[in-house]
Amino acid sequence: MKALIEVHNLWKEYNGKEKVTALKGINLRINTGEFVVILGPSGSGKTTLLNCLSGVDRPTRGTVIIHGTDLYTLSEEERTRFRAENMGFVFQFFNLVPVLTAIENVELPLLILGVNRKEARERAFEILRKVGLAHKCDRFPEELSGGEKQRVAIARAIVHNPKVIWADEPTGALDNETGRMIIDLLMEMKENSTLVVVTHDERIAEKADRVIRIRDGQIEQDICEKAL
Ligand SMILES: Nc1ncnc2c1ncn2[C@@H]1O[C@H](COP(=O)(O)OP(=O)(O)OP(=O)(O)O)[C@@H](O)[C@H]1O
Repeated sequence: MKALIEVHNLWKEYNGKEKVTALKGINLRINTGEFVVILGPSGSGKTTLLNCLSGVDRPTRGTVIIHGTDLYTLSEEERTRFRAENMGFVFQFFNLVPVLTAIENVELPLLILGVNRKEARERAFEILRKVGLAHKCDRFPEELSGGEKQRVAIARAIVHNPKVIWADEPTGALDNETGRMIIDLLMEMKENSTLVVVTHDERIAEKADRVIRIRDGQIEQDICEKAL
């Protein structure tokens, strides 16, 4: 299978009061459609890795190639556009826009990509229906439960059919049962997208195609369940 994401010798140093080397030469290939979980103890570099892979934070050294595009050779503006077209994001604390309703939050990525208002509204509604929230599409985020907010966030992440969905601790703010439902929903909704989830939660790992364990900025273990 062709790799969607190729990572070569990725290093990240933070130069604050003291220098921290958060990533130490990561090499990685992730295939189209894979569901990958990145596990590791607190401070091991998981969020740093996700941020570097998704074009949010420039690595100190190394390359990240997604669907043939070398992310950090792009200008800031080109990279923002590339992310908007090809990626969806799910966060621990949902990151919905509080002054927009559920459906307005979901249509936002489409409007940013220049889809016309009518089509954006229809597509956003259809995705909200699929995540079971058609009846709450006019609610504001503060009028929704945590699990409902995360369902809106998933709808927003997938509405433009991204090549890759990045999720950073997507169940971290939810109870166990709701968290399980959110992972099942992500798996159901991802379709052909590649899904990369960063988590502490070993139970999410049981559902993944592949589990990558990070320790101290390096890959400690990389197990592809489907290959077992
Ligand atoms: N902006 C920053 N400036 C300085 N050091 C940072 C910064 N962000 C992260 N670090 C350090 O880099 C290392 C990796 O942090 P990172 O957040 O990637 O870990 P993590 O595995 O995601 O942790 P957690 O599970 O607790 O979120 C840690 O030592 C952290 O203190």
